[in-house]
Amino acid sequence: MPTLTKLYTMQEAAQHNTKEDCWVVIDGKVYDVSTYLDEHPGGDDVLLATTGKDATDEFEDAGHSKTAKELMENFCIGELEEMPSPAIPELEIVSKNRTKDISQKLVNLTKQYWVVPVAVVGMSVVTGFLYLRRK
Ligand code: HEM
Repeated sequence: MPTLTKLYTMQEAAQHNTKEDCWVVIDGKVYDVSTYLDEHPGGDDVLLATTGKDATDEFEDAGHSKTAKELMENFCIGELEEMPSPAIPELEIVSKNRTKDISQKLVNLTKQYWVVPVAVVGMSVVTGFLYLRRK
């Protein structure tokens, strides 16, 4: 039978940051450790210090035993909700910059090669002048 997993945002989990009401997020799962704070061998302060952020690294760094990992399942209340990827806004910024780059390059080229159109116009004027004089 499928089980329903409750989803929480990090913002929601971060609000539970007191000794009476403490949630920690480890490896995408949300744990309510309020009743375990006083019993935690690592102390309650370390747990309270990790509220509002992903505590996976801190949990792994402490080198928890298999028993600790089994015990933590008792406190699991749900999972962390995936946030939408920021990839699309980033792409927009890149494309805007690219358009800017191209127009800037055109301006630079025009500045660099202004002699070419001036020479063409000059030669046309001289040719026209000579042509008219021959008539
Ligand atoms: C539901 C979450 C957690 C449970 C059930 C839990 C449980 C335990 C247990 C049973 C121990 C004793 C050693 C062992 O068996 O590995 C322990 C030690 C420890 N824990 Fe946790 N822990 C949790 C989360 C955390 C987090 C998030 C941190 C770090 C921010 C942390 C830091 C520590 C430290 C530093 C020790 C070592 C204490 C010592 O050896 O002096 N724990 N924990």
